[in-house]
Amino acid sequence: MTSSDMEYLTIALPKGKLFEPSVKLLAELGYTAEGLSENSRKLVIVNETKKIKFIITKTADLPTYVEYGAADIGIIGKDVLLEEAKHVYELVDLKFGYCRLMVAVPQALKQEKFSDYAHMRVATKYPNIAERFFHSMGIQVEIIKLNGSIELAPMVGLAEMIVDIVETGRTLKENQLIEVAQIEPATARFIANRVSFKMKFDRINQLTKDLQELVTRGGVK
Ligand SMILES: Nc1ncnc2c1ncn2[C@@H]1O[C@H](COP(=O)(O)OP(=O)(O)OP(=O)(O)O)[C@@H](O)[C@H]1O
Ligand SMILES: O=P(O)(O)OC[C@H]1O[C@H](OP(=O)(O)OP(=O)(O)O)[C@H](O)[C@@H]1O
Repeated sequence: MTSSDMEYLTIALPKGKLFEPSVKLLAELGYTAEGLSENSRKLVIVNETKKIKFIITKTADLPTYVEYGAADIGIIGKDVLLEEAKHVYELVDLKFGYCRLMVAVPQALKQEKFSDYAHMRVATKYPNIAERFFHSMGIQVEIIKLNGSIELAPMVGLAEMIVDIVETGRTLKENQLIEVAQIEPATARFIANRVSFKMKFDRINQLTKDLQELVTRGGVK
């Protein structure tokens, strides 16, 4: 780490659904920067007074920035952490961004036993999670990696099943899919680079404690 790296605390935030609640949570603890908003196109935003640098990443790439130390800390969904399986410390469950990973199929393809799904094609944005899940069930399937609109795949015959996240259940319902297995629930997590955690222990440990306390009090109202 250079002395300039040591001077700043670099915080990675993901674009998308978790951005706004993450900014609000950090702002509550005084971690702010002018121009840090969803509408900005800037990818690095610095608060010189507080020596904080925010970097804005694509959701799936965030753990990579933290693993390599391009960011000291970050906020990301547990679903992405499970999929990317990077070597980072997971410090606080921030309790927002709740969703769950599950398996769904069109009503017409629902099977009696889970083992009857063997050899089907599974469309997903989470190929590693899907692979691990079906492997743990002792079922061999073909995983097809997609980048979004996963529910479309069974409707057009690309796959028979999907592994995706569900929040309200509305997308499943509107596309005539039913959940047939739960994999894991997911919420936003506060993570840290392993070297940064030691080198910038005081700052990261303080923020960890403050976040934990804020979450225990019920988060940002
Ligand atoms: N209904 C939901 N849909 C998607 N993500 C949700 C939902 N509820 C909570 N989340 C959480 O928000 C995170 C970010 O979701 P978002 O849709 O912004 O992802 P993304 O991969 O950046 O999307 P895109 O591929 O459209 O850029 C998810 O990884 C998950 O942890
Ligand atoms: O249960 P619901 O409340 O309907 O939410 C779940 C949907 O939201 C996510 O998609 P997203 O909006 O992120 O778009 P994507 O398909 O492009 O990833 C997810 O992949 C589901 O499609």
